[in-house]
Amino acid sequence: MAAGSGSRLGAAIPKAFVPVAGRPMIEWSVDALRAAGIEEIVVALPESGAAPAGCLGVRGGATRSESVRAALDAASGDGDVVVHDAARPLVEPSLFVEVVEALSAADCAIAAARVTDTIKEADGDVVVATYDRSRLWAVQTPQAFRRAALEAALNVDASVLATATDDASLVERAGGTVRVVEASPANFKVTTPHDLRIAELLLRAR
Ligand SMILES: Nc1ccn([C@@H]2O[C@H](COP(=O)(O)OP(=O)(O)OP(=O)(O)O)[C@@H](O)[C@H]2O)c(=O)n1
Ligand SMILES: C[C@](O)(CO)[C@H](O)COP(=O)(O)O
Repeated sequence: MAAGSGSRLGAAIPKAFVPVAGRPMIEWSVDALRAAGIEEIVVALPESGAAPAGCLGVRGGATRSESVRAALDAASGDGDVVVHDAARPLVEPSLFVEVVEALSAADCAIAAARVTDTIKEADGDVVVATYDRSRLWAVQTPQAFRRAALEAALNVDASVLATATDDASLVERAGGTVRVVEASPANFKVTTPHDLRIAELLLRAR
């Protein structure tokens, strides 16, 4: 998924094409997908971007779910599908393999890191709940799906799709089984300028 503008990053070009450690951000994820042996790579693109060599590019949509739908429609075959954010350039190839393997007992398997902060819910600035973090996960991509499960999950009202911040939540909503694969917090999403500085340092150190 590379079709987002990156409004929170605030760069002059779409986030997936912002240089990180000397290369467009998306190239790091494409390398990892190839190293993991993923057979076909479809990239949901913004208006102004081109797909990396060897990848099929499709125009993404205004929302994440629309971009996923466009890429899925362009992907051939009926095999398992992995969705990944171009905004996670630190992903390790082994994580793609792990989420696909976890599909043997699920409709969907998601990478996620254990929550290390205490998480509270507030109404305005008044705390109304404190959660048991031993049961909480900070969700990432890659997320692997049985193709039919993702297709069915995306076949819902546009208003539901517009508010889904990840694709696995649509499978949950449809009653499918979603399994967690523990991942490193190093697979963070580049969202802010601070994230970009950290990604730059870590990728240059590789
Ligand atoms: N319509 C969209 C929105 C997001 N994405 C992709 O989904 C990933 C995660 O989204 P996020 O980090 O929120 O990216 P942006 O939407 O670009 O960021 P922002 O919300 O700050 O504008 C990114 O790789 C982004 O390119 C996409 O393909 N299509
Ligand atoms: C799918 C995702 O990467 C899981 O963490 C994330 O929700 C997508 O990014 P956004 O910032 O919510 O658009």
